Amino acid sequence: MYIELKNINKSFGDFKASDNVSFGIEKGKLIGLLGPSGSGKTTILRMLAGLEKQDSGDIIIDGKNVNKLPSNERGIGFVFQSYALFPFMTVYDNIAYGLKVQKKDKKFIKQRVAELLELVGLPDVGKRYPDQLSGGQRQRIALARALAPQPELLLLDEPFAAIDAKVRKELRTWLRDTIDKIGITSIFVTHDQDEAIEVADEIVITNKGRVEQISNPVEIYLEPKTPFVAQFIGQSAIIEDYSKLKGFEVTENNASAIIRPEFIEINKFEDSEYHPFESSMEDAVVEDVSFRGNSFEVRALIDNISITGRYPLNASRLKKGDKVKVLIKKLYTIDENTTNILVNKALDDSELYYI
Ligand SMILES: Nc1ncnc2c1ncn2[C@@H]1O[C@H](COP(=O)(O)OP(=O)(O)OP(=O)(O)O)[C@@H](O)[C@H]1O
Repeated sequence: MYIELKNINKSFGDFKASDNVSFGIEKGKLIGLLGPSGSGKTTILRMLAGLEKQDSGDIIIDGKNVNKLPSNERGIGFVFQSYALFPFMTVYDNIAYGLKVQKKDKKFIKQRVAELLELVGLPDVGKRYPDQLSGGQRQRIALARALAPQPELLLLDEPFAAIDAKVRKELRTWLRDTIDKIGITSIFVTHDQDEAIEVADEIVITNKGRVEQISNPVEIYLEPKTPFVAQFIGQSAIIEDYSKLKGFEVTENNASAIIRPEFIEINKFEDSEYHPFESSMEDAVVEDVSFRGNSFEVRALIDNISITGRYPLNASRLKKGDKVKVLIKKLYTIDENTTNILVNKALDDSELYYI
């Protein structure tokens, strides 16, 4: 592993911001640190960068323990959420700043700045000041500035949080491509799961200072290892007692479960229609319908259990108060520390249905 955090603990007074955090990163990978606000993501970045000192535990970069190494000797580039550019310096001088500190010669600096402006796709803005750039352009320049001294590790703390949704999406793709081009090991902090899923090779999920799971985005989604991850990822409905649902038997002490929109099928049958699993469906009443571009999102009540699912555009329209039939194909059971997938018994026993 290129970067290793081993049993890191950090408290601020009584508050434990990092609770025995351990994970490793392979060289050249882009890691997403994803978790709710206050879960300790920024604290991890700051300790890696040497801006904060852990109470215990080790940070290893490229086989070397950096616990005692000051921030400026760790070979790390930083991009923050707020525009960290110096407002009174031109773009050129902003990018050149780290190189001047390193006392590189003028010719080298000129060439390196031109190269970086080209890399971030803004070759002609060198003479401008930061306030003459859009928010997205400023963050591109912030990345160029962080990369100028050729760091070994790039840390990005919610770099696109202050940028509007459409540009943010473009910047994500751009960032992924740019990082791939230079092959730098990077850690990206976000609380936006779409952003993490789109950008990261691997995602580290944080909660209350602890690491809940480290996996690639697909695994995080399909195989959540803890109840927290199962709830946090995707649009999940939490059910207190799934024993009341058709097709599920409670197998553990706890009867709570999580249902994701893609686990259910919402049907509105005309009298004559036949569906092989109709007898395994729950009766529900539509509470809310919202258009989501390629489908409708429908919230419905099964007794007093609220679930959310998708409904195709080409099916007959649904509205609040409509009676529907809901097939729950599977759910995640949640016990104290684990989650398991439970498939509806009717579907599991049948050869007709592919989940
Ligand atoms: N210097 C500090 N002094 C006291 N408490 C701090 C300090 N730095 C962080 N904390 C606390 O530690 C907790 C974790 O903060 P951190 O910034 O790491 O979380 P985060 O997951 O990055 O959150 P966000 O997404 O809101 O930035 C928070 O409750 C925060 O208030």
